[in-house]
Amino acid sequence: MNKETLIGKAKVKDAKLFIDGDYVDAISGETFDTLNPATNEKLASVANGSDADAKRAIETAQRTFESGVWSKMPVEERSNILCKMSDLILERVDELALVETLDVGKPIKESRGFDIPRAAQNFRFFAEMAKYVVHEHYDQHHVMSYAKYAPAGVTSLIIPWNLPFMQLTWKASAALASGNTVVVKPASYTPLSAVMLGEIANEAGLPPGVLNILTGPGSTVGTAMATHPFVRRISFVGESNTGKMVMKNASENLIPVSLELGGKSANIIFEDADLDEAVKGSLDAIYRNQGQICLAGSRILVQESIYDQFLDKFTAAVKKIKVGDPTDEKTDMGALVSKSHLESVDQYVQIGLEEGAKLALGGKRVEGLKNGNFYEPTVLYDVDNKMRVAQEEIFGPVPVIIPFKEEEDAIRIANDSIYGLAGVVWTNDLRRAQRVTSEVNSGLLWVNCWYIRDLRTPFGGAKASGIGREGGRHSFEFYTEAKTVTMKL
Ligand SMILES: NC(=O)c1ccc[n+]([C@@H]2O[C@H](COP(=O)([O-])OP(=O)(O)OC[C@H]3O[C@@H](n4cnc5c(N)ncnc54)[C@H](O)[C@@H]3O)[C@@H](O)[C@H]2O)c1
Ligand SMILES: O=C/C=C/C=C(\O)C(=O)O
Repeated sequence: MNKETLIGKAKVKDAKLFIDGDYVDAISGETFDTLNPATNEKLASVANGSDADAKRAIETAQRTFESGVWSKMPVEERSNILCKMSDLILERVDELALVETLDVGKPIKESRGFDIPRAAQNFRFFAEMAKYVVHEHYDQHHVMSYAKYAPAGVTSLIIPWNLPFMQLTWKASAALASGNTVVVKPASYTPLSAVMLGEIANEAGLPPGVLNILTGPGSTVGTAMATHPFVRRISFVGESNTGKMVMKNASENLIPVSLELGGKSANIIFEDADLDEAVKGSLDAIYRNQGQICLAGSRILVQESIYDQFLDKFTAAVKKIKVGDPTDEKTDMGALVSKSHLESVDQYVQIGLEEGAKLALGGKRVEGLKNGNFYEPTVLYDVDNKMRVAQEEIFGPVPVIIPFKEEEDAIRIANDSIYGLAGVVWTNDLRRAQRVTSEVNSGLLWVNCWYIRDLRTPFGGAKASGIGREGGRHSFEFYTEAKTVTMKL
């Protein structure tokens, strides 16, 4: 059993590795601490896995895969177990939400209202869909061909710290529903909710060895997960530079990769938009989760004719954001994930000011909350898209507001980025919405809304924002190996 400590209302457990259905220490016996971003106090000890632990988990996953206990289980049975995992996540929503909030620093209303319910939805969605995956079948004269989608094998999943449980389950549910065995690594800042998935798996009856959870450094554990010859698929979410390293490592054994990487998405507001709706949506798109969302609308492009009006309304709305204790139901914005990330966000604001951007609000730590990593919701305006603050991912509550004249200027600015993850268009002109979404080179585009998800749709980014798409049938395509059988009759 993992040692428990009571923090607030949450029983926070020391986190061990979860291998072959058991919680175990790292082979070295070493641990590291995970901190509460709101206080920088220790939350729990976490097993510090190494490449030897990764090898052990991957070999377990391989042995389990070969045994057929999961990969050959009838799909209905597999689906039932994954649905049970979904139910158990919902049963434990309060506990999981509190642990996520304590470990990430995010407001409890987000963890309870979005992250954990969405994790349950991930499991139910892929469990149900697995039963309806279409296997192709073609007939010619006296020749029949069909394609089977077989589980690929051991699947490595490497997850970042910003939406830990939601993203882990987004990948794990699809990989498991495809019949694979899984080795997953959460980020070292936020390992606690991931480790709890082991208990849920055992309670739901997932056979031991099907899901294995590793904690430890990306440089060793992550590298082993990308290079071990038993691994047949890697899905990675994180920074673009780490993604490049994962791809390079995976190329050693030609392991297919799915990469969901960084973003600097344009949130474009046209003069014909419903301005109040655009202000509300833009606010959510940059301050939710303290701005630590890959899909954030971090470049706000505003048509010149409504620029001043938008700025007034937007800053007035930002002033109302309540920053504070993430466990308080009324909090809108919590703490950034770490002290070093807080320093990086602050440094970007200073860089922006040196580059000539203007500060409307924020730009400093929150007075009176200096034990935690709290940063004021900030607004940089009169920004030029060439500035570093417009080109680089700040990953914090710092939008840059950029004026534009005509539609083609907005499109040019939106595309002048190494990234291509998302884009948001606020307009009441249907034809304009069509034109702009066609021209902006991003994997995901929202019109008059942001981050509404349909799990059947392809999800992923263009350019430096990633490779491949997951979601619906795209996930099943990635996590399976297509086999074509041609039969002469
Ligand atoms: N496109 C998307 O869907 C998406 C979603 C969420 C986050 N992100 C991006 O993630 C970033 C923030 O997360 P982060 O700081 O945790 O990212 P990160 O790249 O630092 O780390 C991500 C994960 O990779 C591991 N890792 C580190 N080095 C590794 C290596 N050499 N080999 C294998 N794994 C390694 C880390 O331990 C962690 O688990 C932002 O850039 C954000 O945009 C993208
Ligand atoms: O921060 C990045 C958000 C990723 C979101 C998803 O993976 C999703 O909604 O499925």
